[in-house]
Amino acid sequence: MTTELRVLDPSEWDRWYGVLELAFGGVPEADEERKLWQELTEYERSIGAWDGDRCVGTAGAFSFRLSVPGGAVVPAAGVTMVSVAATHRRRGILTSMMRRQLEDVRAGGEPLAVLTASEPEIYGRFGYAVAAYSARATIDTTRVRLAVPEGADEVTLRYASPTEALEACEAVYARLVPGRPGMLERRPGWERLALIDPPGDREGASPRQCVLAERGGEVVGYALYAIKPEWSFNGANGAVVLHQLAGLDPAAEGALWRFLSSVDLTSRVLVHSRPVDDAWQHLVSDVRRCEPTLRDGLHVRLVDVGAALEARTYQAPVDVVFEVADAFCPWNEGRWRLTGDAKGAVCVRTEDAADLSLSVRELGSVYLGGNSLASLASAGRVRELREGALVEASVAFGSPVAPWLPHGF
Ligand SMILES: CC(=O)SCCNC(=O)CCNC(=O)[C@H](O)C(C)(C)COP(=O)(O)OP(=O)(O)OC[C@H]1O[C@@H](n2cnc3c(N)ncnc32)[C@H](O)[C@@H]1OP(=O)(O)O
Repeated sequence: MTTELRVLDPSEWDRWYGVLELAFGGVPEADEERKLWQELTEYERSIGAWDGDRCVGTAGAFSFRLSVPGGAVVPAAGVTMVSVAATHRRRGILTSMMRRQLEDVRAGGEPLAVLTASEPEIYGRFGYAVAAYSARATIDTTRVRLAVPEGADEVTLRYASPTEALEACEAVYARLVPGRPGMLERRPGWERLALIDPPGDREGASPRQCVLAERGGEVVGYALYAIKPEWSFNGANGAVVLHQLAGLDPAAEGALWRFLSSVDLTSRVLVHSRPVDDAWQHLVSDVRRCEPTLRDGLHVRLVDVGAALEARTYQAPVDVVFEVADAFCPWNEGRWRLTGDAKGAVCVRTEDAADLSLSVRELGSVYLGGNSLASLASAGRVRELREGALVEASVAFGSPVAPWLPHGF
């Protein structure tokens, strides 16, 4: 069988997207959601695998800008809509699409590729690694008290329709992007993702509701959530389903958490996909009763090791030589000297002896500061060749704020 890879023609989108839908089980998406994805598709960056006149594989990319430690936003290809028809699986079609895509990303000058994985096991072989995690929790508000940060009483809350509040929420979001690695600068059209709320996806919960936090007439935070009413013989047992929460300062965030944890007729807040260092953990009186769990969030692939390592800053001075292995993108292989600090960095090819030996995946793991080189070394995935280099690099690559991807793509 020969399969041809072609750039997607807009007239083929329905067939192309149909392959993806089928690979994910064949349940059609709601019209509003499908339409948004069609509008957001970057055709020139979307690949179809064709067996004759049959589309049998899909892979797309979005032209994102990703926040990195130090506050810069860096061009990153957001890999998306990946699928291979079950009739053609395990014949190397994904591998050929990933190769073509990474070559295109490199040619386009983006130093990074990022994705969220349907199954984390798929992408390691292509050089991706988990760089940011997300947390979920169920806060039992009948047993857990929430502390209130200073200033929360000066924050006023008001309901707003999610559509009307969108612009104000977006302004808050934009201010938060540089402060946390792993966030995506908003591209036109992407703000509408938060408004996609098909009844079929609500699982008995209300349409999305929005509360704005204001101080002195300025919007300083917002929460987007739904209420899932539940009644038993013993009374009300509803849940607050949190979709988004953002605050410009601790008082704004605290006021929103207090609001969500005290909605009448509810007994819990379902927290999905939040940063692992989220403020609620420090506000609750009993974290064990919140059942926190962790999962992989953003996977990162350094497409151009030198440019990627230069694009972020380092929280302590660092001067190390990495010996990098990268079987899938051999242009990255070899020795790189990274010199940098909190102001900037230079990363160039070198013939000097290596201090640390690793693969491009380990660099992806630690790129946003969500994993440590020392921790990877404890699993045998980083080798220290000069004494002291591991601690030096581990400290330098860290981030005071955990990386986090607020939404999928
Ligand atoms: C970013 C995103 O869009 S994530 C969405 C990914 N898509 C899905 O999960 C939809 C359902 N699954 C699929 O469409 C397909 O099974 C895909 C895309 C995951 C894999 O496509 P294939 O063409 O079968 O992959 P391909 O033949 O290139 O496999 C390459 C290697 O990866 C392995 N592999 C592929 N998929 C998986 C998987 N789901 N779990 C574990 N290993 C996998 C193969 O075994 C093979 O290993 P080998 O090189 O050691 O032999």
